[in-house]
Amino acid sequence: MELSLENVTRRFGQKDAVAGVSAVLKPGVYGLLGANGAGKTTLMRMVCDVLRPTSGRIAYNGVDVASMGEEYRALLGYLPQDFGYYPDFTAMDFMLYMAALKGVPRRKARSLCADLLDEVGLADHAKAKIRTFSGGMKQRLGIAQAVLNNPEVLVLDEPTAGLDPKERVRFRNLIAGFSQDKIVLLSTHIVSDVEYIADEVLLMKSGALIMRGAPESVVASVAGKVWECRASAQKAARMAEELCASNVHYASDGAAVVRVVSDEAPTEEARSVEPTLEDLYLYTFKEGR
Ligand SMILES: Nc1ncnc2c1ncn2[C@@H]1O[C@H](COP(=O)(O)OP(=O)(O)OP(=O)(O)O)[C@@H](O)[C@H]1O
Repeated sequence: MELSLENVTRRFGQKDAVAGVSAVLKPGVYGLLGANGAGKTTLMRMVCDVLRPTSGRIAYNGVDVASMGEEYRALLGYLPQDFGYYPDFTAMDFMLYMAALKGVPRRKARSLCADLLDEVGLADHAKAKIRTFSGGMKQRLGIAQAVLNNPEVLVLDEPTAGLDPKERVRFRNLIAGFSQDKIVLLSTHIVSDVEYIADEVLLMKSGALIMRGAPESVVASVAGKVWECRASAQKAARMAEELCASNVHYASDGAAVVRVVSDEAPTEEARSVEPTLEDLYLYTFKEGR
């Protein structure tokens, strides 16, 4: 099972939203991380064959997905960013409707939908209208519909947007459970989501894939560049303005402790600390700040 992105480019007007992205994805969870407008949604729409590349191609097991049609859709699960939920449908009606669209045989559909609603923790809400659901419940329903056809490729565009921390954890566990032997590509702005569930991070900037690797190995690229130093409140505010500061907190004695990502030590007393994915993210996107 292999999805290969071969020099994939998508141009809108004069601008390349996605510019020459190449990557081979095997089963695993891939976290696509990037700032607003980096091209994540455009790339995912091409992976799902709802948008065609201007040049380059996306191939599944060596075959261009654009030529696979229904065959590709049958092995694909997609949760788009702006998923329409039909507020007056109940969760079960919605699942049955999606099952029909995906060609699940009627005799199997009801029990399959009930099982999936149970797996995403919505069994007790199967008969409730979607308009009564919280954001997290809708996202769980979105996952349930995306895995109806037991897809080999599962694409989730910002699945954790708008979720509270508890729902986010629940959602992460759900993805981990569904990701066995699947290629899962999910995009997010939330660095910690990727850190917890992704086997690999794909970092996207201005349409290009600029870094790829296991969270710990991409984080290692800023090793020796993350510092903590104590400063007065006034100096801390200045450092936060002028430097790439990833955090400021106040110690019990009232002094500020500033966390800075920089090639050089920001002060003589600064001590080098263990980097995190958030430090790497801030360092990578610092010009845009
Ligand atoms: N249909 C379109 N027509 C014109 N420009 C588009 C279209 N879709 C996307 N773009 C542009 O392409 C660039 C990348 O957009 P995209 O939505 O892929 O980024 P993103 O990383 O998903 O951002 P976000 O996190 O905000 O969703 C943006 O500059 C966007 O304005």
